[in-house]
Amino acid sequence: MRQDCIAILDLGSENNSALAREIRGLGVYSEIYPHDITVQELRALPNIKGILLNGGENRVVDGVEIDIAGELYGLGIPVIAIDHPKAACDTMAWGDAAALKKFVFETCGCEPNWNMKNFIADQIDLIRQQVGDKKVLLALSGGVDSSVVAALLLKAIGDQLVCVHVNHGLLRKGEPEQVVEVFQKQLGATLIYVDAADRFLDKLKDVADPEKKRKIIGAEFIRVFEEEARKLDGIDFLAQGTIYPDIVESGTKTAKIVKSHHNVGGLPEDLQFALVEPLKYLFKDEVRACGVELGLPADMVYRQPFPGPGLGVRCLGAITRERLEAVRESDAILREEFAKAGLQGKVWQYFTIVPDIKSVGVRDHARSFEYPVIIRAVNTIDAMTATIEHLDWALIDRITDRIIHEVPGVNRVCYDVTPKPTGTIEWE
Ligand SMILES: Nc1ncnc2c1ncn2[C@@H]1O[C@H](COP(=O)(O)OP(=O)(O)OP(=O)(O)O)[C@@H](O)[C@H]1O
Repeated sequence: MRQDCIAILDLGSENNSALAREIRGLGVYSEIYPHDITVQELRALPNIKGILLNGGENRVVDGVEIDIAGELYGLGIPVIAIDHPKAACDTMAWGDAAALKKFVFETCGCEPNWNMKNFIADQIDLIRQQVGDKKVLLALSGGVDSSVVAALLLKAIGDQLVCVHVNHGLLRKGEPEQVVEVFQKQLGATLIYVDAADRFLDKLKDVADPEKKRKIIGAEFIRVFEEEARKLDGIDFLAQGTIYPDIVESGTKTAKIVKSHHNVGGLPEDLQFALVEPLKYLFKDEVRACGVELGLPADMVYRQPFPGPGLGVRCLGAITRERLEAVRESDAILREEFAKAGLQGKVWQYFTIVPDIKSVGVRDHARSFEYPVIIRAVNTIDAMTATIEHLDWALIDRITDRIIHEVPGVNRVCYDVTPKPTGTIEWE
């Protein structure tokens, strides 16, 4: 490990992640540990240069005030406390940037050596140590997390990595093609491309309930992935795009590292693989920076969030091929026009929805009876609440004109002006 590290011990704070990010923002790596970490456990961590006791509102658990093991003060590693009155060390106030900087660089003597080049170099060593000459399987969605994992593993172990990309028919326009182009053609990855679109759409036929749709898509994905995994010989590891927010439970009594239940969970018991999770200490923006450093295309690394069940939850009610194509095509037009208008990367999430209703219209002097397309464009910080983007009317006109002329079966375009609450970001 090439980086110096500041260990944050959680004594009931809700700001552990924010603090870790602040320290990393200074160019120094930082990790969060539970308050009851033992001396042995802490000693086993590489390059710990300082310990920060992060107290907070949840310091009292079941009537007892939690504390760290007293021996931690005597390790010869500098310790400082925030909001922890019992601490037998120096203290600093929450949010005191100057005091934090002083502690990190002057007291602990850290080098600002947290950067993606060092991270990648470290991970390559660690992955090689863990994997040896064995093979690793990765479910590659083309999303940010699994794409960055794929690029990192390719660098570390080359053709010992086997990627499986499942086209379930619910991906955005051009996505499966981009996965094949980037990973197979450009990076030379061993990629198994499974075209399972018919299979998924058959299973989803006539299913209108959103929860049932989600369950069917999730279960079918596991089945397809499992079938592919069983065809392969000698795979010992499964790589996953677990990231730091997946494993740090913020806002609980203590930020205990919880078992990752992310990603391709639900594989049958007899398909037991050891896990390779090289991004599990990165925040999302760091994952993106890592992807850029590894040379992935910007539109893959900065892509907007996309729901697991894909376009399946934007083709409302029972999915038909006709409406699914209308969602896919209108979404592609929306993305293209947003990019041309300079809104890509500025608006948090934007997409189209096609409901299962038709309305009367006129086309070529004759009555038409076709579907509407609904546009949604929202901004949010934490996805708990959202506001709508106030789009320019000229842009709405352009998008509308293209959708009603280029997307078959659509005669009307609406803009969803509902904030969250009361509307969720997705419609299903
Ligand atoms: N179509 C797919 N083909 C292959 N693997 C997939 C596919 N969809 C999802 N996965 C796997 O399941 C994981 C979790 O999917 P989820 O939709 O929750 O995405 P995520 O957590 O945003 O990750 P990513 O950014 O990699 O898509 C992905 O990281 C990937 O490993």
